[in-house]
Amino acid sequence: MSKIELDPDFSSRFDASEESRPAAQLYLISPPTYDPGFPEILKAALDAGPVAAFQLRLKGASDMEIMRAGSVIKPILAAYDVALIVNDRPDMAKELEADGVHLGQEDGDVSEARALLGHAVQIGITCHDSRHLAMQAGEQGADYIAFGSFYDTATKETVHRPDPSILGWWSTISEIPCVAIGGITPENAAPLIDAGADFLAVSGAVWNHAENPAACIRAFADLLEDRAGR
Ligand SMILES: Cc1ncc(COP(=O)(O)OP(=O)(O)O)c(N)n1
Ligand SMILES: Cc1ncsc1CCOP(=O)(O)O
Ligand SMILES: [Mg+2]
Repeated sequence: MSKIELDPDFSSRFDASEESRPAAQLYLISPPTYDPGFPEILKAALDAGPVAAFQLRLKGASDMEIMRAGSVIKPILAAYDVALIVNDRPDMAKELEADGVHLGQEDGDVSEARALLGHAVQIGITCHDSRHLAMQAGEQGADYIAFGSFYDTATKETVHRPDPSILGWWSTISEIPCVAIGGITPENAAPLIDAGADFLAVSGAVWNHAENPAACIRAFADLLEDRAGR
């Protein structure tokens, strides 16, 4: 099963002092609404470059719409070995047999989600700009933690604006992968990668791209390759 995790040997060979963390990867967030033409757009995007995970985030959609969208995109993601993460809803993650669920601070209890989903399913937690929330999420058993919003974004109203150094801090104290989110584009992502982000979570830059989503995925792929190993 696909997972949003650093490679399977990561924990055993991670040594913060040796700066041996694997290269950052792309974590795609869905467009805010689901269009019947989306599967073809998604395939073209996934053809353009590597994507580690895809989050189904359809705020305002009905449960049935989310379940239908999840059922359609699940086999596509599986064919590209991309993890399916469901936003907000552990129950739907279970129903869809997704690879993970993303929970915000108001989205319910991590231990309840873990009890429902078990340990094979990844649980990601929003930690905004807070070291305290990140440590708490780690103690609660999060599989990844997310910091943001690093930049202005039209996708979500945000109040927190972390400094990229929080990514480096987290990387030195924890083996749990960290995700950077919020207004990230191929043009502004380099400082986040260099600071220690394991994943870049991106929506608007890809789906609102002036040419096409695939071109933006390609631009991220080039950037991530360029920054790898620095
Ligand atoms: C990877 C990732 N990070 C943060 C969020 C935001 O989650 P949340 O704070 O619950 O806000 P909504 O996305 O539910 O509006 C996320 N979804 N994914
Ligand atoms: C869901 C979320 N949480 C913090 S910022 C954000 C929006 C991410 O989308 P974009 O890449 O378009 O800024
Ligand atoms: Mg949420």
